[in-house]
Amino acid sequence: MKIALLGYGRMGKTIEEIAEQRGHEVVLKVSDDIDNHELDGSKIDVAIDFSIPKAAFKNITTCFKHNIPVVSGTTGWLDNYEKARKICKEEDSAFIYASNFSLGVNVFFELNKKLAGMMQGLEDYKVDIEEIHHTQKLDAPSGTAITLAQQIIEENSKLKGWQLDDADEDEIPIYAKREENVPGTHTVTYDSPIDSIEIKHTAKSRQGFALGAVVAAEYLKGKQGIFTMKDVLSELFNN
Ligand SMILES: NC(=O)C1=CN([C@@H]2O[C@H](COP(=O)(O)OP(=O)(O)OC[C@H]3O[C@@H](n4cnc5c(N)ncnc54)[C@H](OP(=O)(O)O)[C@@H]3O)[C@@H](O)[C@H]2O)C=CC1
Ligand SMILES: O=C(O)C1=N[C@H](C(=O)O)C[C@H](O)C1
Repeated sequence: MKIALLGYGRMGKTIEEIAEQRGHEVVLKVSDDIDNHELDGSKIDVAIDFSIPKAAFKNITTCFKHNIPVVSGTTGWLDNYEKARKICKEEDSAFIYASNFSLGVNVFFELNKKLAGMMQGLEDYKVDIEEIHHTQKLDAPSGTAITLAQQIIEENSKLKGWQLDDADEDEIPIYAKREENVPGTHTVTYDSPIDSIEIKHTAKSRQGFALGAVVAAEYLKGKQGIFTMKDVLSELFNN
């Protein structure tokens, strides 16, 4: 597969490593305005975007307009997600966005949904989310933490939203901490006066995120439409 990397930072470099190990070729690396680069859909099978929040939407939609499917892991741009989906459909392209591509976190997402469903009637427990990342992270809270919060809200009609730090009774507080060299740690805690229940995912490196993104690109090649990591993993599990 011929891959274009949109964003050649911590994740872009890790993805390059894993993609080449899996026999793919990185044919383009973009670290500035995508308009500075020639995009030839006949020479690029998939673009993988791990750039910055303010560039992701333009990167993704420009690729759609050049008939290049996109796997995007960039977080902090989701206010434009629906617009990106619309353009993908208009251009008959293909798209996967995931706040977290790692297999372990996608298992954690399923665990989170299940636990949220079990806890919804237990009103003595108050839920919160903590995420810890490296000090270079531009956005807060993490996209993964937002996904976790959205999953809990879908399972609990008494919860209406989430807030960074202090939250109202009907909101989930998300605490975002920044520490040197932390790839990504997420903890969901249900706390009551009697006891506390928590589930936690700790990434040890960026390998899991990068492998998941490359596997998603392999899944997306040659397809049309909008998919999720759930589609990718169901194909993986069914094989
Ligand atoms: N979904 C997932 O599984 C994961 C998602 N992420 C997300 O991926 C994103 C990138 O993370 P990370 O690699 O650590 O960040 P980095 O800052 O290391 O890399 C981002 C890169 O994007 C470059 N860049 C700046 N402007 C543009 C542009 N217009 N087009 C393309 N690239 C550009 C930056 O260049 P310069 O430094 O010169 O500005 C930088 O090299 C973040 O949003 C993060 O949250 C991270 C890990 C996993
Ligand atoms: O910026 C990071 O590093 C990460 N960002 C993603 C997020 O915002 O959830 C995924 C992972 O936690 C690492």
